[in-house]
Amino acid sequence: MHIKIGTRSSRLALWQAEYIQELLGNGGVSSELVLIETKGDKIQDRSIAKIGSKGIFTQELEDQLRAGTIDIAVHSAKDLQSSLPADLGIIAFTEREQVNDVLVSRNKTVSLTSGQPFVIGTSSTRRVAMLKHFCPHVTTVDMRGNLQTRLRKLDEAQCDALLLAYAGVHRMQYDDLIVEYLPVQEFTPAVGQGSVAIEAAMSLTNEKLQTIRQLTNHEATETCLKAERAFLRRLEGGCSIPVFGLATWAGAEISLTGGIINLDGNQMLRETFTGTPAEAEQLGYQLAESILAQGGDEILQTIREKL
Ligand SMILES: NCc1[nH]cc(CCC(=O)O)c1CC(=O)O
Repeated sequence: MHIKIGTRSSRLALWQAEYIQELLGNGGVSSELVLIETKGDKIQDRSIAKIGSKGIFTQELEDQLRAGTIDIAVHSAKDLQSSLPADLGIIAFTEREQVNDVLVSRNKTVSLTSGQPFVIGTSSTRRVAMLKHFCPHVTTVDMRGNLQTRLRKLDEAQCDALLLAYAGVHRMQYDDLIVEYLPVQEFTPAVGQGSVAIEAAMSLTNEKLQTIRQLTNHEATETCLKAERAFLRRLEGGCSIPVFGLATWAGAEISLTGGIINLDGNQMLRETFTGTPAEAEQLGYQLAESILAQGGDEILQTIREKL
């Protein structure tokens, strides 16, 4: 068996694709990488929230899945739309890395808890809104681009620090630049953060599908992400909406915490639901209904008008 793996060509995307290649190789399955450029890679000068169209990092990969020129496409789970077209599906989620966000800086004295004002580069609406909520003394500047581009902007002093997912920073081996680990109880991460997702077309042979799943899928992560993604799907939130969600599996129970925050950061709704792993998706829908009923629907509507 030989698998063609479609991937974007940023360093993080390549790390993820090579990780999948390694997991397949451990099971004796050979594979090759097919590098694919997406609209999101071409447009670097506008924020993703402003480009607005869903799937800007996925469309070209999905075209090739359908055409059969690649067997699977590899993505950061958090960058995947919450609902996929009927002829495509996610066939595996890899074991999740530490899920929290981290503050990255060349200046070791920078700290969110110090109360000192400084400037953070980020283009994530969730991070901007949460910083306004928890750390009103810091200011943010919009900063797009891959990790290497952002670090260059940091070095050019366009900001004092970056707020990033630990997973990406660690995978790119920038751990020595981490100056603070943010607690997930406050800065709840984006849905899917830290896991790598494998997407395939329904036309993939069952033999390939089962082999790939067996070698790459992590059941606990998959179950947690089912809960988180059901929550996001019900809110119809793409990656540019400040929705957050994190499920954990402990003992016989799944616990899903999630919510929404408005762009000004002065209204945050967050709640936790627990249930059995078999109820993962239901938990996501229940949480979404509850958040919407508490005023989440109005927050969402206002956000959609502004973006
Ligand atoms: N939106 C970009 C993106 N997609 C995945 C990661 C990090 C790795 C991950 O969470 O899987 C990042 C960078 C970041 O948010 O810091």
